[in-house]
Amino acid sequence: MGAKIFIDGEAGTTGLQIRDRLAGRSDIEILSIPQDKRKDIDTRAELLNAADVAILCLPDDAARESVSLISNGTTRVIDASTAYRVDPNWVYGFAEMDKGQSQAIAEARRVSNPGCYPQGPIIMVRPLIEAGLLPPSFALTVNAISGYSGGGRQMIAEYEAAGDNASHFMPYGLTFNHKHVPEMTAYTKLTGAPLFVPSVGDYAQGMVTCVPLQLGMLGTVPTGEDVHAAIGGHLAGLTDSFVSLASYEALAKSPELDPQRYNNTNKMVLHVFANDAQAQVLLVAVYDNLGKGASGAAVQNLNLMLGVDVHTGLAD
Ligand SMILES: NC(=O)C1=CN([C@@H]2O[C@H](COP(=O)(O)OP(=O)(O)OC[C@H]3O[C@@H](n4cnc5c(N)ncnc54)[C@H](OP(=O)(O)O)[C@@H]3O)[C@@H](O)[C@H]2O)C=CC1
Ligand SMILES: CC(=O)N[C@@H](CCC(=O)OP(=O)(O)O)C(=O)O
Repeated sequence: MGAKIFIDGEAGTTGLQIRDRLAGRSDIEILSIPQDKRKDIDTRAELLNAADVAILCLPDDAARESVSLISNGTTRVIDASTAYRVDPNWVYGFAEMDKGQSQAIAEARRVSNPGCYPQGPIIMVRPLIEAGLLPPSFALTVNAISGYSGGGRQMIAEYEAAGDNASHFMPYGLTFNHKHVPEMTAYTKLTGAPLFVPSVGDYAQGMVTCVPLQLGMLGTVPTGEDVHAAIGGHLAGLTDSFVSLASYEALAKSPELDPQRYNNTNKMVLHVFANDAQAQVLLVAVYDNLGKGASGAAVQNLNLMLGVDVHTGLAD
């Protein structure tokens, strides 16, 4: 018998994607909930407690409720929501964030799957702060675009209904307290919140996160190559990483930054661009908000927790 997996919220955008990725795996038995019982608390409680691993693909409040329904002391949890991402009792499920993170995830009973937007900024900025190239107090900005599937079933329905009338590019979160800011701040190791401007585009899936760095005010100004080397050094220390770094692109003209480029994979590709004379660097991460940003990361975490090859079930 395979490990018993219950996906609470299996009919939603992230839940369906995880189901697809796990289909056909002989090491896993999916505990499925009848459609008419998917919000029934007793049926959910029964399946949550019967599972070896429960993957929660629910709004935050429902995810908290699911966790409270687990009474057996054995069911392990991967939560895709924002509910526990900066909770010290949970392990942050971004394996490439740190050398020891895969091991911490493999051993954890409670894993919070990372937010889609924060993953790019975290993996690009954290190594710079750790290397002393940026101070933790740096006034960071993050600009990003996501496909509309990032907004779940409701936003998908809205964009599909709008057709040609849908907005092509829409910045949002303009009070700058988007739900991803706490985890972005904590895991980049910044002391203050970055100014985060997300936007949604008129396409379904895929994202680009950009971190522009104005470095002129620093006492010691790192070059673009210094920045590239620090990020590359961090990635080189990882095993089983799905994140790669493109070659250094000073003053580049036409790189491959299409947000849809890595759709349906678990890949993330990082780029560093620079103009050293102006002390300016731009960090860019390209990945799939539904892949590495959500369901891919969840399956990566599940594989680590089950002790199977981390690439199993992932198109990388
Ligand atoms: N889409 C994305 O790119 C990403 C999403 N996430 C996170 O993953 C989680 C799921 O998001 P997503 O899949 O996009 O959202 P969806 O809205 O597509 O899916 C959520 C699912 O949960 C169901 N649901 C809601 N309340 C309950 C409940 N009380 N009991 C059982 N089921 C319930 C919904 O049913 P119904 O529709 O009938 O209400 C729906 O099927 C969220 O926390 C989201 O923030 C994380 C990273 C990226
Ligand atoms: C385009 C869009 O609306 N994106 C979502 C983020 C995706 C998401 O649901 O993120 P987490 O569950 O990982 O926090 C938003 O900004 O709320």
